[in-house]
Amino acid sequence: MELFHDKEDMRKWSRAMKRAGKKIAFVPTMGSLHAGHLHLVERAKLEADVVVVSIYVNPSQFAPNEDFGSYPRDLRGDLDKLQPFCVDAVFNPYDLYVRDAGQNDSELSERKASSQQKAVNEGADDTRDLTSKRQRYTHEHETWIRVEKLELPLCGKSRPGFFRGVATVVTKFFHIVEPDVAIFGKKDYQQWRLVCRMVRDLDFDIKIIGCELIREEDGLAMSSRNTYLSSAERLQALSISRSLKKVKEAVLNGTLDASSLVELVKQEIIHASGIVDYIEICERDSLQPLQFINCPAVICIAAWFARVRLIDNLELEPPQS
Ligand SMILES: Nc1ncnc2c1ncn2[C@@H]1O[C@H](COP(=O)(O)OP(=O)(O)OP(=O)(O)O)[C@@H](O)[C@H]1O
Ligand SMILES: CC(C)(CO)[C@@H](O)C(=O)[O-]
Ligand code: BAL
Repeated sequence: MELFHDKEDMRKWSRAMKRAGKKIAFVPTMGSLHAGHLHLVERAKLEADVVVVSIYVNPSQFAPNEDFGSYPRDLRGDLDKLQPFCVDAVFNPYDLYVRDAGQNDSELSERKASSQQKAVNEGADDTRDLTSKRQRYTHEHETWIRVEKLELPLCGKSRPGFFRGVATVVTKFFHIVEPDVAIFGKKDYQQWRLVCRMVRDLDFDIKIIGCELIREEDGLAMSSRNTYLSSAERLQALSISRSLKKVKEAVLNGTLDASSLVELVKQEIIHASGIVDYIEICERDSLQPLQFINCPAVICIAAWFARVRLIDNLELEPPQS
């Protein structure tokens, strides 16, 4: 398995693969890998000849009050988890917002050397490094991708700037890795939809695949942030998936008005001491709110359990007529 910290090395490798006639599948992640991510890797292997996984905690998608500094980072553990899956390359840039044009060569090579060393000593990020990473993207970067309507509802309301950061970094990855196929999880439903729309609108020649949401045995949607939960909070958080099961049954039994279904979820979460961020039933492509389930829909949820914000969703089918 190749490990690249430098974007030029990553691009060179991808182009060599292309020249050799290989199809490239790409799985972007923020690391701290779990079985949900590995499921995406398995899917990627079915789609292409070689698989690239990126591991990068992207500073531009975090608001200043969010968990960029404390987000779990474990490069060595992640590489161990990927090894059995015969992933071909891992792209772990130290910083994708460093301005590397128009500088003198010695400053550039010094930055590259220091960034590679830091990435190798993963975990060595200190507060000063993280603060400077956050500042660099605000000071050294001024070009952003916005998916203007899809970025607004749901997570976009409570995390302003989040989808701008995601769309921009995914675009950067697409230009660096140059994949034929890219795999995203439906756990981050709005993110997946937004990337599909961006690829369509900007004519990227990349096939986007959305993979099913993977759950723990007890129903909790797998997520790197689950590690923040205490065991008591984790039990409370099960109220989300429990409520989704109830929604599924209610729809099968003919309850189709969104407000009743939303109320059902809300009560379950509040009863478990969770704080609801949003619960919405939306049309699947546009993510516009629906009053009734009269077309393929999705119920999307975000809720806080203590300091941890979790998201989950379930696709809902309208009744057969
Ligand atoms: N449970 C899951 N099922 C399917 N895909 C998932 C799951 N968890 C994460 N993914 C997908 O893995 C990719 C990388 O996600 P990321 O590294 O942010 O992990 P995460 O578990 O979603 O982390 P976080 O807790 O920060 O939301 C995304 O496409 C995401 O949708
Ligand atoms: C797509 C992504 C890797 C962009 O940073 C991130 O938002 C994620 O892990 O879902
Ligand atoms: N899984 C999406 C990345 C984030 O929440 O920051």
